Amino acid sequence: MPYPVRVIPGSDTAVETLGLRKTYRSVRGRVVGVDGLDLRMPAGGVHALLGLPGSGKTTTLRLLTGLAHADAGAIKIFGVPVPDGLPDLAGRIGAVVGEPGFQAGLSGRRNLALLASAAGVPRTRVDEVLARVLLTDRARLAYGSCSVDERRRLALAAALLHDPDLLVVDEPSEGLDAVGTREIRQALRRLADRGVTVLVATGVLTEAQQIADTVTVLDDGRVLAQGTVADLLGDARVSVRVRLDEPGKAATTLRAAGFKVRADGELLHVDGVAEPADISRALAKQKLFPGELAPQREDLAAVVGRLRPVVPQTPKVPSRAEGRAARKAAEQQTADRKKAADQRKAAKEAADERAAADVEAAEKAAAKQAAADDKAARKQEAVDARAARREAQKTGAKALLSRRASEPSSASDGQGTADADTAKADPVEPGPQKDQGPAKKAPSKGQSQSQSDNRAKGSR
Ligand SMILES: Nc1ncnc2c1ncn2[C@@H]1O[C@H](COP(=O)(O)OP(=O)(O)OP(=O)(O)O)[C@@H](O)[C@H]1O
Repeated sequence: MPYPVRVIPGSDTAVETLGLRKTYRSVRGRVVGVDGLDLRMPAGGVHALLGLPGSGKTTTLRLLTGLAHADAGAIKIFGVPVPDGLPDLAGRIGAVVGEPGFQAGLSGRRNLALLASAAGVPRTRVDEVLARVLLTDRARLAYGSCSVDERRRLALAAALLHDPDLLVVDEPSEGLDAVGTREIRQALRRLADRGVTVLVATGVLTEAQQIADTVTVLDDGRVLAQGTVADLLGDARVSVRVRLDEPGKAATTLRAAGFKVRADGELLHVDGVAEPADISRALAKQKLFPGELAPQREDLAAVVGRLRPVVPQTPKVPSRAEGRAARKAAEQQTADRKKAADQRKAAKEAADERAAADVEAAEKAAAKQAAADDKAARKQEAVDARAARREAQKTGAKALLSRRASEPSSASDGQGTADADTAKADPVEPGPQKDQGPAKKAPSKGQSQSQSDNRAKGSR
């Protein structure tokens, strides 16, 4: 909810703001333009609003000139509250913020003449301001075909038409070449010397150093520092650019030795160095030898970095709601961890069970195979045994027949004895093949003996 603009009690400064806040709506939500801006700018001289891009310089100028409205805070210009008192200040403020609403088809001079008559300023004033911005020769050119430099000079001329007490200029040298930059800066400086209070917003450190008397450094929509240029920027701070093979190791070494180091790709910038040789000495202790060691003046980033307060990291005391949320999150984390552990355990048990079942199945299959192999072996043994018996029977019968055939008939006494001996020596039952029948079982010991006896009897 926007706060009402507060009125600052009587003030003799040129510009003063108190707790100025401006936010913008954007697709990313609320964006802070300036946040609690307390500005104090003396009357006279050149004052620079200095800051990195996005620090809130243009927003501040737009709030001061009534181009934007604050959400909160107070503004006074020459003691007059803004925006309510702006009509009273109309003749005292000139501003170059954004493009002037010039007509493209008309010359610069014609556009200025129209503005002058609308503001009740005499036409002679047009030539004066054109001379002041060094544009007299080029003022007949149509505004649409003017260069950036000429347009900026025309905008400045328009802001000067009514001879303001306060001139507000956003980025005076933006888009200008070296000559244009120098001339615009000189013009601003001359105006200040004639008694105009000049406020410039710039992101160029050298611009502030060249033309400003006082400076306000902005950072993230807040005032980081205010004072004279000599106090804030001119205290001969030197930054040393260091180039070497191991920038990471070198940065660590230098920081450990107390240097303020900014890494920039392969380069290091060491800020606030009194004696550059100290850097070489610190690096040499770690056997690091820079290929380049170039002292330079600080840039704006270094200045802002140097001026930023070092905020101590105090532990934040959580609110009740935050505490509850943190506890809930911790409980949820514990529950999640337990659930994951249970799932891992169950998965392991299932895997173990599957492995045990596999082993049992393999053992059963092996046992079955062994039984089958055993049975097959026994069967083969029986077949082999039968074959062996048959072979033995054949051999025994043949031997008997050939012995009988070779014995003389007178020796009939010994025949029975020889037959009996043969039968005894060969326990396998002789006889015709077909009598063997399909018997598969080997005769038992008792059976074999009685059969032998019978055969012996039969032969006798
Ligand atoms: N019209 C806008 N809508 C949304 N955000 C804005 C708008 N104008 C400025 N901002 C945001 O407000 C912040 C301050 O911007 P501002 O233009 O004031 O800074 P600056 O210092 O002038 O920067 P630059 O030098 O780049 O102009 C930035 O984050 C910027 O993106």
